[in-house]
Amino acid sequence: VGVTPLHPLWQSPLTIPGGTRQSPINIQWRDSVYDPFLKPLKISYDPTTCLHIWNNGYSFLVEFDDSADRSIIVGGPLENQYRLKQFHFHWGAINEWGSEHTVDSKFYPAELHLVHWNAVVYPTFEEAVMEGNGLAVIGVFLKLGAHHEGLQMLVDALPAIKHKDAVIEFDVFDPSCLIPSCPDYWTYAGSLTTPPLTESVTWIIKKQPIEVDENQLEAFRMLLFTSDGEEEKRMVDNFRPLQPLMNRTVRSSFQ
Ligand SMILES: NS(=O)(=O)c1ccc2oc(=S)[nH]c2c1
Ligand SMILES: [Zn+2]
Repeated sequence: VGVTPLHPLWQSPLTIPGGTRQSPINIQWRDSVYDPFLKPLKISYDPTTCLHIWNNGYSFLVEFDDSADRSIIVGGPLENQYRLKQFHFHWGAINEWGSEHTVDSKFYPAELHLVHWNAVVYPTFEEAVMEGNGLAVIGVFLKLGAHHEGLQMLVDALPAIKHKDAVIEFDVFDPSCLIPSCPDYWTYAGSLTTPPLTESVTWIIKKQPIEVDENQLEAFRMLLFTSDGEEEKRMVDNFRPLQPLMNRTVRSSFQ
């Protein structure tokens, strides 16, 4: 048996020993199974729950006040409603790759993750992270194309959070402007794609990408993994390698 490779970014194994539902995965369109019982996903975000935007040394995150059910998703494959906690992105050094999930082995230049937790069943996000039905993450692919007005508000804030641990206040932002209008999605049982890599995520991957322009992708790439004063390392290629599908089926909400 080979030695589990260590990924330079996290100094932790790439796959969880004994992991059976790791993320990300390749979504083979023809192998996904249409499930007519999947409901439409209902998204209701309150833009005033937006708190701040910060560089956590791996991505940049926009965090929300999740102390009440003010920004939630319900329906889709979910048994309960889930509260929005944060959203963040993964991207590449060049446009040929950057997303975490792939569709028919195609990479997109970036991928948005909107992270929600099951506050109906669990008292805190930290506890939900450890439970099989604890989290629901909406994945949205970004493709190179037209300028994205809604994204530009985030892009304008990035120079202020260039370094690890930089944070600025972000008063009002409605993340639904980043979610494509087409209701179609794939869903499967998976994990966090960064440590602790726990198998607690119901993934909801939107079929339709959003379009962003080259300048907006370049703005992501000017962020740094490193703190102010350290030798600069550009924040790029912050995506986990694909993980084995193992005994899982990807369901689609569309035929
Ligand atoms: N990249 S991701 O799987 O969406 C994701 C979402 C939430 C997380 O919280 C911790 S801690 N690590 C996380 C990774
Ligand atoms: Zn992510």
